[in-house]
Amino acid sequence: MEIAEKEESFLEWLRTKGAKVDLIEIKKDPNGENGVYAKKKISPNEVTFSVPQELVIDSEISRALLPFDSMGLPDIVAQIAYIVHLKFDSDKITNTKWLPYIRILPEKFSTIGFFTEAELKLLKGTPIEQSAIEKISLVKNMYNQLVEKLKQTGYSEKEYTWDKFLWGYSVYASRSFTKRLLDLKFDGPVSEVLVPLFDMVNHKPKTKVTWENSNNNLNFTPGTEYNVGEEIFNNYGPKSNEELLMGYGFCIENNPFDYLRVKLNYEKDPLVAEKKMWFLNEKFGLNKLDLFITKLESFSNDLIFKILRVMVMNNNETFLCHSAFTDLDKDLGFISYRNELLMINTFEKLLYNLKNKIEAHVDIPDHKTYNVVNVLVYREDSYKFFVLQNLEFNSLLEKYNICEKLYSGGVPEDTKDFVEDLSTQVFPILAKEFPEISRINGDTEQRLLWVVGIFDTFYISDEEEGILLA
Ligand SMILES: C[S@@+](CC[C@H](N)C(=O)[O-])C[C@H]1O[C@@H](n2cnc3c(N)ncnc32)[C@H](O)[C@@H]1O
Repeated sequence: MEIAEKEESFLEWLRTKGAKVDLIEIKKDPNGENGVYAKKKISPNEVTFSVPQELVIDSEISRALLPFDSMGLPDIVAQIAYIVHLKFDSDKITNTKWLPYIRILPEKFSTIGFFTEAELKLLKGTPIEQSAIEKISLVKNMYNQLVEKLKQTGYSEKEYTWDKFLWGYSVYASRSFTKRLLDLKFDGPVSEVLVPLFDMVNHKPKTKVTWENSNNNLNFTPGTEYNVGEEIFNNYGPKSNEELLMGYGFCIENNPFDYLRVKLNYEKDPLVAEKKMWFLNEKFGLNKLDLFITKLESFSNDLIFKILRVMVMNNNETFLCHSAFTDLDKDLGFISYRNELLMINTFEKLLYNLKNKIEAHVDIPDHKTYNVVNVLVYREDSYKFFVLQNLEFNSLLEKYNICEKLYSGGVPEDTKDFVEDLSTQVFPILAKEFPEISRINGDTEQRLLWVVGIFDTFYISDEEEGILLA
């Protein structure tokens, strides 16, 4: 079957099932990717196409129609097995209602699982290097569960080779939607669904689009106007290049949602159990304990600073800040100078490590495949992003220098001079940068006592300093 024929029979199939597809057509771009284009002028907020709910492939359908009993397998493994069954057993099951949909699914993907050795090497030094290994082992683990199940049920393993499973996995990684996005009333566990045609629309960041479920039809309604021949876009969410490359196999130059990911190692911290508990509570709402993100926001408000403040807390500080974690309205801002300085030093070291890694030398192949081009965009953008963040960080450091001097100088012998210096030089600056100082009642001497008290209370030992970034 010719490509154009596949697309036409897919649209025809949708029409006969009651879908509304009169305003659109499917076309291929130079990379061979399908996309949805306006066949007629489309006004903002006009339902551009709709797909009957009965064409959605979810976990219940997958389990019910699989040729073996999938009980005990996670939903997603059963769903991948079913899509593989539809694709590779389709000669035997030409009566499946999804055949035209299966025929139009890509044969190959550009996601990490399909990278060649040379392409994988290009990820060296980037956070994806490790994530790619983890992702592939996660998919292998899913595959092993399936193989085990097939053995138990006596069903032929030949129908489900690793290559076929990887194909099915990539269909879900790059084309599925969470059920709740399509059905806001759905309150079951997180579950993925495949929605023919909806999954043919390419991504453009910040695109306005509405999906709604009305009378058992899923409607796709853009928030902007499209002229005849223009490509219609979907919005996969505020995804960074790292997420796009890992999940979908493409990158966007100057992606507005890019971030740098840093990995913190605090397993050796004696307070790790308590800190983990805090990170998981609503205050941080983190679901992963070791990966943190800096977004393109002002550093000072950034979540990473709050996280780092906790990371570098010592025993006294965790004790004193306990209420900040139980009281969700309290902001986890400044804790102490000791904490603040260590936090900023730790952050500096993290940036430094990251810079060294991003600058690592890689051999760029002469033949620049689609995947190579994507990884190069990812590397280049990570570097640009790093430089930008580093500049912002350096200006922030100036604010902290004053504290550092004060802290490292300790309390001088001649307290009188020191108090004098504090009141004329240091406090006005500190008060501007750290308003909490001015809230301390009393004269300069009392303030001094407070500062000294803080330093003494929160004194950190050399051993403690060495725990982070081990
Ligand atoms: C949900 S599908 C969209 C339809 C797909 N192009 C097709 O041929 O069926 C997602 C895939 O489309 C491609 N894609 C989507 N948006 C893209 C973009 N902005 N740039 C490059 N590729 C994109 C990627 O291959 C991605 O894995």
